[in-house]
Amino acid sequence: MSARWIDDPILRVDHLTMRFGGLTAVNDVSFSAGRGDVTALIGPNGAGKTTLFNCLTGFYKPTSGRIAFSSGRLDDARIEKLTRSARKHDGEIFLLERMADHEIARQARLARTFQNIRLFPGMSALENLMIAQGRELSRAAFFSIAGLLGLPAWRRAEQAAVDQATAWLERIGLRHRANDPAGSLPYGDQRRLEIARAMCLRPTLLCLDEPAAGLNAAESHGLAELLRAIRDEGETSILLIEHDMSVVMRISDHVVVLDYGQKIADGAPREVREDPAVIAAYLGVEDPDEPAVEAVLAGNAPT
Ligand SMILES: Nc1ncnc2c1ncn2[C@@H]1O[C@H](COP(=O)(O)OP(=O)(O)OP(=O)(O)O)[C@@H](O)[C@H]1O
Repeated sequence: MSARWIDDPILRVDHLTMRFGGLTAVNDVSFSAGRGDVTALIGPNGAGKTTLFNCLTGFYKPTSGRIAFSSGRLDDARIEKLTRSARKHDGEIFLLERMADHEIARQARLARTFQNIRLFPGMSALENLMIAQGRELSRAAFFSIAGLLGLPAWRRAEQAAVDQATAWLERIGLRHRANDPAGSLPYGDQRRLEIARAMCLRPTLLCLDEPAAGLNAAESHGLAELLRAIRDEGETSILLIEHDMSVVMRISDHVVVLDYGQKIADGAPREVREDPAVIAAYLGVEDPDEPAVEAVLAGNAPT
């Protein structure tokens, strides 16, 4: 069967290991994420998902292993050549384990959200989306004399940033709350605003750490629709950590399962959810025929 994560990966993780003292949080994990796919990283609490995310996005420097990323083609020969050099990228292929978080965000164009909401609560919803675009604005002299003088290049950049922010607010149903402090919005709205903020960076890969955490069933459904629409537009691939199987099974093209820091399964959602090792390890039960377990992995469990 042809799969994009094999034929056309945007991300290739090879033998990634992350140790904290004597604890191996991620143990020799390899997988690929397909260009244009939604790839879900699942596993029980403490499996190493967030640690792996933190390695991808430059918050941790992995103990060993390689993370190759490209908005173009991930060509094996070029990856090897880059690996032998001391460089971080060749202009198109990036070795993320060699890069700092800000370089990964700006040059490779990976954007991420966190398990805990990290908006600026006192700033308005619109301002939160404008801040995300600060680099584009500063490039157009936001902080320089040209910005103070309101020169045309800056005015155009500012208008483009406002337009993009407004379009995202509209899309997530928050245009009418544009001027309200982000911290005053209901929890589910804040989660969507965080995704909009990440999308204002126009990422090639959007990395979401438990975007459905704390959402009710209707909000989870809305979130899944939003992510599917982002994926279908074809500009942004998505990698998400998620415990809510209804979201995972509804939108994922590819599921990678970790347990105790190791990869235990990797494939299409249907294959993975029927894998006895996943049923046993992910849910901490021995009996793969347990109907409640099957319902949870199928995303049908009552919440
Ligand atoms: N900074 C750190 N220092 C020491 N140990 C850590 C650190 N970060 C994570 N760990 C440990 O690494 C292991 C994996 O944790 P991690 O948060 O990556 O798991 P997870 O799969 O994301 O879990 P959850 O689903 O609960 O968020 C855990 O045993 C955790 O205690």
